[in-house]
Amino acid sequence: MRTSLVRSAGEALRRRASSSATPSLAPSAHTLRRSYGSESTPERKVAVLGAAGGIGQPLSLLMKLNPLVSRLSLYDIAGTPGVAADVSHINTRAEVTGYASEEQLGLALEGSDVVIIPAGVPRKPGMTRDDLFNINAGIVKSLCTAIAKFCPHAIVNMISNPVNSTVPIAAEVFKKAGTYDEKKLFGVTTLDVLRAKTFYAGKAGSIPAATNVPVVGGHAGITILPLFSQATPASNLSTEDIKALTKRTQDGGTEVVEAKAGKGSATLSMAYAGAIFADACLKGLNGVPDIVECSFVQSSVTELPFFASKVRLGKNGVEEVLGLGPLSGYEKEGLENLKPELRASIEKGIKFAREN
Ligand SMILES: NC(=O)c1ccc[n+]([C@@H]2O[C@H](COP(=O)([O-])OP(=O)(O)OC[C@H]3O[C@@H](n4cnc5c(N)ncnc54)[C@H](O)[C@@H]3O)[C@@H](O)[C@H]2O)c1
Ligand SMILES: O=C(O)C[C@H](O)C(=O)O
Repeated sequence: MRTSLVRSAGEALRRRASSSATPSLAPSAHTLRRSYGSESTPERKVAVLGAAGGIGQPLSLLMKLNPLVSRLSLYDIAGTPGVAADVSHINTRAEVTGYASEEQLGLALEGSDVVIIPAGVPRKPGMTRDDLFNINAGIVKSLCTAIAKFCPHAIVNMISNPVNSTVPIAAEVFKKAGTYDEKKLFGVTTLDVLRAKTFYAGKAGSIPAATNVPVVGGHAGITILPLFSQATPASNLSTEDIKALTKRTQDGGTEVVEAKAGKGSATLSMAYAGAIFADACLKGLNGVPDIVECSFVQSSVTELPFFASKVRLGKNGVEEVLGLGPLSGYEKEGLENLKPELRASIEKGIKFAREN
């Protein structure tokens, strides 16, 4: 069977690696202790579901490079053996295993600390994220049913769109299975944050990597609300500039979909965003203090049951959902305007999960 070939290739590789005199490029334990502040770096299994896709492949690569990962489980319904064999040859800590069929999903998930889900169809020009609902809702539901069964305590990073609905679907599936832990379910909105930082830095003249902009709300159109009034370093951009930056951040996904002209949506920037968010979750699990990222989570920050805002990550997932902080008049207006659409998407997800 193709997957067992991948697994034995991995085992052979490990045997060779342990007997080889080739120096490893992986960071030493000493470096890890220094970098991550804990006594020792714990074993952590990360599973990527949809690992052979446009996001899945570069995300699998980035997770293979992450020294916090000791086991990397790659699952897809098509193309996994090649991706797993390819990634497994990189001489870093994580031991890679590929799983290529639904019967192996349990093995792929068992023992996972973090499960990242980029499985599902992407947009084409002219589509909204909600147009993906009919296909992706079912995919997410079945994957989450398996998570509830095989790794009920894992942290789940939901990338599949429409995130505003797939996260509530996951929550309902977990509730039905009796495994729901609101501290462990995250909609990945990190790409919105990266875009807001990049676009703001371009206009304000700040260093992109040293720029911070919280993005709250949800992950579709006007539900994406960048809070440029809280951007650091601060700048005195005009109201017109702020409006243009807000619109560009909200339309960032569409900008990529149109540029790709039918060949999908953001994959490389999303893989980077997914890797940053997963890394933050792993650091939180490992007890690294003060890990804060924006994410779409169960929330009481507004009257909506799910909402993206800054979240402090810890050993159990969400340690604290942080409030919105002071908003400008323009942001307050944006917040009120996004609520009906976000509520409808959340309710659509809940209804789907309850009825199917
Ligand atoms: N959250 C975000 O910011 C963000 C950003 C970009 C894309 N996305 C979303 O991520 C999803 C994936 O995008 P992509 O560009 O990687 O798409 P893609 O089509 O390139 O890859 C999707 C992969 O999922 C796999 N897949 C389908 N059904 C599966 C199942 N039941 N189990 C396991 N794997 C399955 C496919 O075989 C494929 O390899 C889309 O829904 C897209 O809209 C989200
Ligand atoms: O825009 C999309 O469809 C993909 C993703 O949600 C994005 O923001 O790039």
